Amino acid sequence: MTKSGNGNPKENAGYKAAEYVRDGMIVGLGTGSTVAFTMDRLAERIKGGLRITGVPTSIQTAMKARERGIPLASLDDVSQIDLTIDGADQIDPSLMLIKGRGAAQVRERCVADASKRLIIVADSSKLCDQLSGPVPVEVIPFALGHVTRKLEQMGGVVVVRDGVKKDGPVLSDNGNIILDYHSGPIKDPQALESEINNIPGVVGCGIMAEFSDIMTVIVGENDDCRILGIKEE
Ligand SMILES: O=C(CO)[C@H](O)[C@H](O)COP(=O)(O)O
Repeated sequence: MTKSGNGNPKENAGYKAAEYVRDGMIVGLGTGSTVAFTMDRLAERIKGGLRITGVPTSIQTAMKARERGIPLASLDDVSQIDLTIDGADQIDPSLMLIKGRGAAQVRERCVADASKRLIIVADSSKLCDQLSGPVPVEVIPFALGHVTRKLEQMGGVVVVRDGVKKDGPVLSDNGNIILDYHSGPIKDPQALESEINNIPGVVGCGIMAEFSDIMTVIVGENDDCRILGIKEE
């Protein structure tokens, strides 16, 4: 456990992750409210002389980074990312994840895949014994009906995600539709990830089962953080 103690688990996790960022690093910037705390801390450190380049995983994160004065590059501009800090919606004991409540899982996967190391920041409500979904699935609009039928044939329930601030479906930053696939408890996350991602018309789902070997999870509690996975800084 590491003491920080401000009573906000997401803030504790987000702030702790910023300590792993070193001068000169290219840093993948994930999406969500927990990573926003990391960006707050990075902005403070940049004012104190830290030099980094951020690679944002969403338009929302790019906007937040610019507001905070964090220099940015696109994924096209970098050959490798030193460290990515991102959030998650569910984390199982083998550090397999479900991501994508922010509809950013496709870009998040690209940035994670380009990274030497991945830090996941979350509060303890995200830890679970078994992943259970819903699994966000980004689908090209042309294939909406096809993908929906395929997922239903796999036995789950498909819900087109509605916009909170707009009428109609949520569109991802890539202009695609987001479905939430309610699968129930997921016995084999890797198998389900492959099965969903192999449906023609699917751009990417939110199960991320393949990053545990480069991953550290920082779990924020009220007064401290727990570190799971790779420990060295
Ligand atoms: O996967 C994500 C966005 O696509 C987020 O990282 C995830 O939803 C966690 O968000 P928060 O930190 O706000 O709980």
